[in-house]
Amino acid sequence: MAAGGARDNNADEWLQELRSRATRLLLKEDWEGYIGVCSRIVDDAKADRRVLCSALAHRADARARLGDAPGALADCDAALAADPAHPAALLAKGAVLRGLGRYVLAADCFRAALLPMGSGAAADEVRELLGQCRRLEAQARSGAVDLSEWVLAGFAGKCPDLAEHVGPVEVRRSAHGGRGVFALKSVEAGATLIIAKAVATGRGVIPDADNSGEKMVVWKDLVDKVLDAAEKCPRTASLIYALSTGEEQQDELAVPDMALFNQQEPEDLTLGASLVSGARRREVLDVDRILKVLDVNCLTEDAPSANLLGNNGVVNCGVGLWVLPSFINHSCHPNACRTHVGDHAIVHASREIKAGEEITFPYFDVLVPVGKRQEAARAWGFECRCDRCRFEAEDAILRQELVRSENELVNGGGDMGALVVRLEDKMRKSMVKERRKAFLRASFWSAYSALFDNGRLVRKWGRRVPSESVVAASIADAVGANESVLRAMLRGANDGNGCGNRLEVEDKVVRIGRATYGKVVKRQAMRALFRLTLDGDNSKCL
Ligand SMILES: C[S@@+](CC[C@H](N)C(=O)[O-])C[C@H]1O[C@@H](n2cnc3c(N)ncnc32)[C@H](O)[C@@H]1O
Repeated sequence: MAAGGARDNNADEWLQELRSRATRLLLKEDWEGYIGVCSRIVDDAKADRRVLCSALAHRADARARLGDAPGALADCDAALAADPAHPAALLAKGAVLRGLGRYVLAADCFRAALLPMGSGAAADEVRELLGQCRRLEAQARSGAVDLSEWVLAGFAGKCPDLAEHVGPVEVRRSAHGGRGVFALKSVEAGATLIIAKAVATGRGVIPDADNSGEKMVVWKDLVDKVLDAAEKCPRTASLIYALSTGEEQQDELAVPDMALFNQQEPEDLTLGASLVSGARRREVLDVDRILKVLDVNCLTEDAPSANLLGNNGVVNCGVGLWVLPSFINHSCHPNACRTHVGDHAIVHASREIKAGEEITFPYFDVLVPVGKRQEAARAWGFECRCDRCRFEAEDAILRQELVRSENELVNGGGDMGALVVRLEDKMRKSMVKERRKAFLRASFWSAYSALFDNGRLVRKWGRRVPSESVVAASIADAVGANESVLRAMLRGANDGNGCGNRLEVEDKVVRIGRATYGKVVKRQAMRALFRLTLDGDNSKCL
């Protein structure tokens, strides 16, 4: 009896010592160390269900913090097998499932954890989590996002949490080569098409844009995080392997089943299989292939049209991998653009899209002449053969004028009003149709902008140049809206120099605003965005 008592005392002391060690590691946020100590408690406490379950729940929490969702879920399930009502295990499992976008399952866990809680601050917190799950679940289904409060609060605090959403789109074989994303129904400008959470992002503050050393640090950080995510989760690895390495024959690229991107709830049978097996067996990664995939598919957060909402605090260099948006091809007259909010990329229509049309966004600035765009496309490893490029590179009548204007732009310095007037005259004489006119105005946008920025030049050329808002509206219709075009539209409307009466102009401004930022804010917040757009110099820190 005495020997047994001494052994119990020793065991208690040993457990106490492990707990103190765990607390010290917790305070230091040394999660690896904390997991190690929790594992020793789990090994030693097999007979004591209470100690075992709480050590498993704590280890789950630490694993989730390190991005090991499968490991965390396995721990929660082990704890709940021993005690199905264990509150900490239910809360930890709810948090992991919420992070995985399994809102219905997460809500079930939070509801079960709430049962014995009654009232009080802790119960209120769990109720708040339940409410978040309901809101995110509804948003995942509808794609409806409302960032108004955040925008009106001056982007203060954490950016709003979003759920992933797959709108009316499908991956199919594309005429551009390989696969592309297509609209399944007609949508208006501003409609949300996809909301995707990054597999990982790399971010940094780079004072000097030419500093390639600092950019490499951000890139390396991204690569490490992507490899880590793929290693921990077989589903993530299989999503990455579905992307192009840039080395395949275009017609060899398999078209993925859309079910791969839709996380079905609650009857998603793959959840247990893919996640739990990952906890036991880490993936053996094809690192070389993943590096090639990253080269071809990574997107930057400074996408045209994403400067305001997408400016993640003080970060000015953000790069990441968003899987479904990576299937979207480039066009020089794109119909979609993306906005980045936290780790989520929202892809929305930047002009009207018809059912069956391919969805495209710009990989680079498309408000430049064809020569510059072709250079940028080559840097991406492809020849752009979109209608706009073909028209601008091949039109026999306009070609000479375009080459001359492009040279003048490159050399700079001249009277940009003269260039614009010559181009407008040539287009009028050659009876260039509205859409093609808009293509050319977009190509020489910097000349138009320089002219509109200079009151003296505007007065000099008077009625021989179209108004700023007429040019902006035509570009927005043909090439899609973006912040630079919106700014011109707003300036034109403020000067009373709009295209149409006051109401028509206001309506156009709101339409182009929605097409630029997506339908993510209500009118009042849209006005706040307009003010920022007007002041904006694209390097604004919000
Ligand atoms: C991010 S991926 C887009 C999805 C890709 N088409 C696929 O099947 O996986 C980028 C690659 O798609 C191809 N691509 C994108 N836009 C293109 C275009 N307008 N013309 C030709 N190829 C394009 C290029 O090979 C480019 O490197």
